[in-house]
Amino acid sequence: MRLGVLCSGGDAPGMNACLRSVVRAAASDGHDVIGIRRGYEGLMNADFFDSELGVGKMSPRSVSHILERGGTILNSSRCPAFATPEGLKVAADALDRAGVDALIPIGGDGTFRGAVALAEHWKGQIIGCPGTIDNDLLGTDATIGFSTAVATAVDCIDKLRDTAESHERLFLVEVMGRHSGHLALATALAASAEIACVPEEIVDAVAIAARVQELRSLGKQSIIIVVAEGDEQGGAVALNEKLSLADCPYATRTVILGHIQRGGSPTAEDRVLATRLGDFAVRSIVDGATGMMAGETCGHCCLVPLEDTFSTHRPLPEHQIELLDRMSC
Ligand SMILES: Nc1ncnc2c1ncn2[C@@H]1O[C@H](COP(=O)(O)OP(=O)(O)OP(=O)(O)O)[C@@H](O)[C@H]1O
Ligand SMILES: O=P(O)(O)OC[C@H]1O[C@](O)(CO)[C@@H](O)[C@@H]1O
Repeated sequence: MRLGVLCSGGDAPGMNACLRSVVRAAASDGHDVIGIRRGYEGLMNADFFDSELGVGKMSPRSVSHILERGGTILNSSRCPAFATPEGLKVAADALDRAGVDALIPIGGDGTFRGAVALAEHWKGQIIGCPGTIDNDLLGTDATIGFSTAVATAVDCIDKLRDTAESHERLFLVEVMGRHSGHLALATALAASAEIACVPEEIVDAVAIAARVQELRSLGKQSIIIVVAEGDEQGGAVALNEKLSLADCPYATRTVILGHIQRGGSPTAEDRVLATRLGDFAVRSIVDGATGMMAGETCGHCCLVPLEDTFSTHRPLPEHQIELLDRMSC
């Protein structure tokens, strides 16, 4: 078989590890892999990876020592032109011309929406691998990149706590998550933040200010509030302004972690997950599966229909929200 592989949407640590796994699982089973550069944009332009085997072909050697590297050697993109009937047809033609039998897109919910749309124009098999720091896909306990992004954010907040304690300040730390608070909540728990503001929960600024007052009266020297960028408060800067109007008992500072969260060497957890899912995606294709995401739940690899991964918002673990509250007293 000839398999195509691409990375799409925001890059995520572990995408390279997943790519390596796809290439080596395929090679060990005697299949070819065509690397498609720059996500769906590259697919539309037939922009293929170049290796010693020729244009497009990825050999096991072409993925040597990338397991530990952040980002993606294939590059990624966000490509609105792909999400049109014309764009999808161009992409389908490119796959046919390259003789691709099956495609493995590595990305998030947008990438999978794109894969479902592509399936209406292309007859090949499609198995997605979940690569996004947002952890917002149903059907897998974690997405590739989430563990690393949490670790990076926690490392930053540990440092911020030092200065927050020294100056008895409140820090509002904005993390990524346009529509999802998974990264914010996990980061808050692991960094012993007092409060997390997430898009899934509507809490007004007055209530947050009241909680801060309460924590002050309990003797807290410093406060960390983790704010998801998509929180209804409008992010850390906007929330800071609201808190200052509500008589905040601490001097405040805001920090936006931004794209730092998407970079860096993947954690061991992300490396193992990426390796398992890339291999499982290849084996699923060989077994004839299509229209599915390769995920992992309770330690087992599983296939989930692509539509099911994004059609319902992945809820936050309620018990973790309550746990954060109990731990912040
Ligand atoms: N409804 C759709 N139909 C067709 N293609 C889509 C659709 N939604 C997204 N895509 C394609 O998938 C690409 C990646 O989507 P998006 O930018 O939302 O990133 P993502 O995969 O969700 O990753 P991340 O979680 O990092 O944001 C888009 O740039 C677009 O080309
Ligand atoms: O690089 P860009 O396009 O600014 O992406 C930012 C977005 O990507 C994500 O990190 C997902 O990768 C979102 O949480 C965030 O809003």
